[in-house]
Amino acid sequence: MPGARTSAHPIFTVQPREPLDERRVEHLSALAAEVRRLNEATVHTALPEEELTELTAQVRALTDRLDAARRAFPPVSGDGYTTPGEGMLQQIASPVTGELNPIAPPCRIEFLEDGSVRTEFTLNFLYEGPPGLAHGGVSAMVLDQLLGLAANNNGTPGLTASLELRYRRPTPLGQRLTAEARIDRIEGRKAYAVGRILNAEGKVTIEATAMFVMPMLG
Ligand SMILES: CCCCCCCCCCCCCCCC(=O)SCCNC(=O)CCNC(=O)[C@H](O)C(C)(C)COP(=O)(O)OP(=O)(O)OC[C@H]1O[C@@H](n2cnc3c(N)ncnc32)[C@H](O)[C@@H]1OP(=O)(O)O
Repeated sequence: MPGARTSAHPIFTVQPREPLDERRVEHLSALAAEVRRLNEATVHTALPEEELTELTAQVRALTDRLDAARRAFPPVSGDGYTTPGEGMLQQIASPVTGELNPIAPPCRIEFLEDGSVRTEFTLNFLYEGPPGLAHGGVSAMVLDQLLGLAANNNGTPGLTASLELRYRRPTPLGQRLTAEARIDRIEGRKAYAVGRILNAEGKVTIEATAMFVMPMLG
């Protein structure tokens, strides 16, 4: 990595993660998809209290069962962290893109030939900020991830050092959104990326710029 730091005091430690095969990823993704539905149903349910008490006990029992065989860290798919940055692409438990993470929308990323990245996704009421609209912090999380992936896709991965957002229009819930990002320029260890979110009419709701710095690895 050009300009990579080599002095002492690492600030980023790569933890060993267990790689899962495709079949297991499929099974866990199916489970996460159901938990995602459960999360949404929990917010929207109008069931009577007696039923909620019974369901709470059932969910507790399910969680205890899953937790009985617990990994110390979330797994990855494929080869894990064999290459700094590249391994992150296989973060199947990411809160933005992770099929295994029930809090991820999840955003499925397209890596385009020109090096840019793109995703189409929909946010439901679990991500509400102002009534009926997406939470600005959730949009920021999606953009942080997407711009970070653009940096990574460019071969210049890094941690977010700065992220600036301009909220131009409200971002609606329940409609297809598009987010896109690309690298603007590289300066040594610093990768500058730009991106945006568009509503279903193709109008920009949020513009983003970010700077990623390749950390020192421990
Ligand atoms: C294994 C590879 C990694 C990960 C590969 C990921 C790949 C897969 C992507 C998935 C997508 C994930 C996307 C979400 C990504 C997060 O969520 S990251 C989490 C949020 N960010 C953080 O927690 C970062 C916390 N900050 C830090 O750890 C450190 O401050 C940093 C950013 C690593 C920089 O520390 P450092 O290496 O000691 O940098 P330092 O020598 O002080 O500065 C280097 C240069 O950057 C400049 N700089 C540093 N910080 C700033 C700043 N805030 N503003 C402006 N300039 C700055 C300095 O002025 C300096 O410039 P030059 O003098 O070289 O011109």
